[in-house]
Amino acid sequence: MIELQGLTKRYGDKTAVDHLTFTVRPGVVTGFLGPNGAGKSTTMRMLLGLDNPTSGDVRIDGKHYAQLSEPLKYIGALLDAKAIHGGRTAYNHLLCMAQSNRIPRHRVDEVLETVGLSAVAKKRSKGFSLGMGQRLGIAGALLGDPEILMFDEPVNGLDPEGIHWIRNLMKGLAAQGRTVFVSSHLMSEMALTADHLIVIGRGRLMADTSMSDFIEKNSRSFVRLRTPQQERFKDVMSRAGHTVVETGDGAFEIADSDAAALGELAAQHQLVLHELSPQRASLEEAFMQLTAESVEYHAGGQMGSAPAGGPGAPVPAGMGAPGAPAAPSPYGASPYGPSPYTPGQGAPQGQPGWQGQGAQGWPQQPGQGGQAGAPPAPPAPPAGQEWGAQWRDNSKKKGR
Ligand SMILES: Nc1ncnc2c1ncn2[C@@H]1O[C@H](COP(=O)(O)OP(=O)(O)OP(=O)(O)O)[C@@H](O)[C@H]1O
Repeated sequence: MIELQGLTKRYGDKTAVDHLTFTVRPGVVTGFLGPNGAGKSTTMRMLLGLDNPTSGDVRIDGKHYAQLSEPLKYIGALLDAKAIHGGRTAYNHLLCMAQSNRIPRHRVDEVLETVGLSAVAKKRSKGFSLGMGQRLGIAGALLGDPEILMFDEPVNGLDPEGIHWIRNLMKGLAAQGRTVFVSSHLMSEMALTADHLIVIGRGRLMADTSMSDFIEKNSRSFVRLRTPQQERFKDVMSRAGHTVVETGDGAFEIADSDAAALGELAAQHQLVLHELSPQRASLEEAFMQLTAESVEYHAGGQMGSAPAGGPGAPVPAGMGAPGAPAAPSPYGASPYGPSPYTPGQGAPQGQPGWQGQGAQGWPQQPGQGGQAGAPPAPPAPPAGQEWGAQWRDNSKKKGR
């Protein structure tokens, strides 16, 4: 169990972590989310004694990290996969770690096998790909067979097979009753992996809740409908007290309604429906809804002002349609404010703004991190590259 009590970290006049109080419990995967610069890495570093809190307290199974005599047996962590001695072989790197914590040598072979690096165990890690380095970092976290595991962006650089593997690994570790605390910007991945979420923004706690509650509380549900009899449909639904919003792609949305009831109402009025689908927003959307106010680092472009990702990009609900929405949305001009995302869909490609950085379906760059100052307005990235990657600063990440 990891317990934080009023944990605070200030760097000069910058408050990176602001009175954080929460508990990470065993038996579930707890996701740690927050926009760039929210304070996730700083929190994790304090947990491992790599940074001292300005005030407050953080304990691992009731003890401070410094009080753990052989810490790798209590907590295994992956903070920065690149923070290793490149001249050492994978085997020797792990052996050094093992010897420093009186972990038997056979564990080195076991964890190399677990992460799939046995064949390159005698190779120097400086020649490793990003994904191999990540696997080596994960091997180090597993070495002491600890009850608590903490991973900062563990899927960075992993291929789809590797992502699938780490997902199952984390779930398996939690199922064994261990405490698993993981940060990631990949919302789609987090949605598949985490059971519980801790969300922070500008160093402060914003949510400490189950995944399902988080999505339910921070997003809306609605029914999407499509009909060839549009005018009569709007008339019938409005008379029945429903607020109909045109999506811009020929469909309609009705919020907080039951799909079956809407279908029956349509049938009573002999309306033909080509689509009737209940929708629930994604984790990504719920996250953006909650943290919109606390996003610290914006790209130069205005959210929503850029083209929505080129051909094939989803058309945002209530936006882009010739003709205004049939009714005002509770979220403003679009049901999702300035976010150009269609409910339930991933981030459109080519979208500037932090929200796009590492969002669903976007590859993360190595060692990505927050930045100490406001970024310059970024130039357009080459096709296929991630927006924002070019101005990230990893210098503050110390790793282990
Ligand atoms: N050593 C440091 N000196 C000064 N400021 C720092 C230092 N480390 C972090 N910060 C600042 O503290 C804030 C929190 O940074 P942190 O890296 O913890 O955020 P994060 O949530 O991990 O971000 P990201 O998702 O981008 O990795 C940022 O504003 C960052 O610039």
